[in-house]
Amino acid sequence: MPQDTAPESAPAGPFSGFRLGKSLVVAIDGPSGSGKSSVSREVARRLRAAYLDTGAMYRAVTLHCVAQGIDLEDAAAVEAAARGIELFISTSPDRESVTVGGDDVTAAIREPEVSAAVSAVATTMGARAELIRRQRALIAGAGHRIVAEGRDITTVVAPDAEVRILLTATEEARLRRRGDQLGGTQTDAQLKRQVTDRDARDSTVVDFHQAADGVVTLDSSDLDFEQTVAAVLGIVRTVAH
Ligand SMILES: Nc1ncnc2c1ncn2[C@@H]1O[C@H](COP(=O)(O)OP(=O)(O)OP(=O)(O)O)[C@@H](O)[C@H]1O
Ligand SMILES: Nc1ccn([C@H]2C[C@H](O)[C@@H](COP(=O)(O)O)O2)c(=O)n1
Repeated sequence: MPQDTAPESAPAGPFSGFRLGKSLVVAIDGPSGSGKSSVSREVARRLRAAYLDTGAMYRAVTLHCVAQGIDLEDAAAVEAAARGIELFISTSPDRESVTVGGDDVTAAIREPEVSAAVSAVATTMGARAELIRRQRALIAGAGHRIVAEGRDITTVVAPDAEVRILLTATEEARLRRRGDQLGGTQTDAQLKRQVTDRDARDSTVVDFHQAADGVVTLDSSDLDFEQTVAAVLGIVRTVAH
């Protein structure tokens, strides 16, 4: 699977001790709106590491199924779609790009219709197995120097990661953040469907509310974005050195 990774020429940051050779997989899980994607991308930049948004892969399979007229409740068909999909995802933290069959779906996978449907794919175990296999290959392809985030990275995809973090925030904070992110366009009921209800369905197949043994919990409810990035980098410094 093709990919593009963090440029060799990125400026040196405060983590040059991690720079070369040594494996540094930072696995970050958490519920919707906890800040996984935005925080992980920025942490990857500062570590000069690659970045993998595994949720984007579930979204791409969902969009593909809908476009192909595949019934999302037909587990065998969804699994076959996940196995057959020609999926490319950029692992550069500076370039957000997802293509399916060569078509750019970077924006389309963020549409509300995909957010509403994606749990059907995420709860299809055969599709999960295939995407987990691809995620492990992407992590290896990035030279095991990567920040990977999702729901099961600390427990299933990369349980041996050097750093494993569960990024949490109260439901109130997560709903507020998602509302702000969407420019105040969503009603309370719409936000609840996109955050709380989706988490409830997703958590029937994977636990991203309780930290597994050895996973560090970071509660960002009372932290702003920059403080959360700094806290993650502090955990990396403590755990991986
Ligand atoms: N500590 C923070 N304080 C305030 N806002 C934050 C914080 N962390 C992230 N945000 C903002 O909250 C919004 C949601 O963050 P993000 O999309 O990264 O969450 P997520 O956990 O990846 O959600 P999902 O799993 O649903 O994709 C973004 O606008 C982000 O900038
Ligand atoms: N490792 C993962 C990543 C994501 N999912 C599911 C859960 C979400 O409903 C969906 C989209 O993720 P998001 O872009 O909102 O982070 O994919 C999962 O089950 N496991």
